[in-house]
Amino acid sequence: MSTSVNIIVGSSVWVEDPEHAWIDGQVTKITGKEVEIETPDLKRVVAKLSKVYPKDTEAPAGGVDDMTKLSYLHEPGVLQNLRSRYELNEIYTYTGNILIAINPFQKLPHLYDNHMMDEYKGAPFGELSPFIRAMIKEGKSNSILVSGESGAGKTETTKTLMRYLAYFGGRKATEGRTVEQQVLEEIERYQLGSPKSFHYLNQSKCYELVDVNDAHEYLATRRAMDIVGISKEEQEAIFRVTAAILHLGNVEFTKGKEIDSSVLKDEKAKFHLKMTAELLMCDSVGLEDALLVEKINVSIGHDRTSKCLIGVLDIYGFESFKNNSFEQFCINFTNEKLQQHFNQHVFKMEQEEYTKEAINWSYIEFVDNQDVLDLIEKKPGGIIALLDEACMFPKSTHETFSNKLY
Ligand SMILES: Nc1ncnc2c1ncn2[C@@H]1O[C@H](COP(=O)(O)OP(=O)(O)OP(=O)(O)O)[C@@H](O)[C@H]1O
Repeated sequence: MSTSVNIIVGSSVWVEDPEHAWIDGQVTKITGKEVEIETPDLKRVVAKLSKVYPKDTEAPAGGVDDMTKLSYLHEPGVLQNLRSRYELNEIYTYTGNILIAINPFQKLPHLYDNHMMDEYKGAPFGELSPFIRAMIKEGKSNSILVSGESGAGKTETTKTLMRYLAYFGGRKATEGRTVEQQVLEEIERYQLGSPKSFHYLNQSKCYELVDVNDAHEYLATRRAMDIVGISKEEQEAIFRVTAAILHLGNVEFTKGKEIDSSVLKDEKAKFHLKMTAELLMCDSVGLEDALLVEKINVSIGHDRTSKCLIGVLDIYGFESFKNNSFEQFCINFTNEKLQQHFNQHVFKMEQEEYTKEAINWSYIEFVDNQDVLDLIEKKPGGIIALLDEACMFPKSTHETFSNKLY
């Protein structure tokens, strides 16, 4: 991205830095297409004039809540704004009607409590977010797409969204249905010991997170189940199945006397198998029918006759491992497609808005990933088309295919 602003000696600017991504400084000299910058710690940096970006010295210290309010919408400006807000635990920032969330890696309860939800619920009509306004006024359905890299916080954000939608359109919890007295910790009933003793829980060797109290999370889940109207019996079934899966993970087999046979490894394996069987003493088909989706739809006020709806999509995030499977390739491709959609949507829409309001603007450049998309999806030479073609031939011709690819 760049904005055409005159950079002169004395200008405050941003310049790329291998360690910190961007550092700021003041221009001390311009020679042809090169510029010399002095940073606050008196370091001198030389860069191409085309690679330095103006810094808004009057930007508020705490950042702005909507990036369209920034004087310069370039990468360092955007990152600096997000950083200033993040330092104040302000993890949400608008860019027009897109909301950027930055993973706080810690609980920020004040952001999600009932008081905050009430503030949004009671917001005057004009201040409601655009998608809700369109829904109420024009009867339009809506989709909320939650995207970002793996670990960016999509699932947590989706949970927050669902909690808000449930609060906004949901039912009140039934009186006297708290669970605290019944909980202590059920651990015994399901024969659950420490997480360290369960194969499915001990792989990461991480059993505790700072600021996360598992007992509290468990109670919160139980309470949430109460609120959405999942009965005690159904909750019991859910936890029996969960516990059964944990026990099942500890059932180990070893080679039997007969060829190709196997037997339970030891007494421990027998115990876990017995527990699994005990816990699963229920009609699995009936249980599946009773599980979650239907209950949640009812509780968040899902009305089958409604002409409009809000869809929330939580997708897998972009990741790049040393070796990437075909599945990861598809995930990354989807994320590239979304990035393209985002670019088109944000920049085109913003620029149309500027034109409409007769605001003097300069064209915003952005990294266009169309080449990547073409490489993957273009016909006939794209990777997917080549894969398709290769799949139609017998195995021996696969070598020809890999030659074509590389
Ligand atoms: N709003 C938040 N508040 C507190 N912690 C968060 C928040 N968002 C994310 N986290 C932390 O970051 C971790 C990863 O987040 P999350 O599972 O939502 O990522 P994701 O984008 O869905 O990843 P993936 O694409 O791999 O599924 C969470 O387990 C949690 O510890």
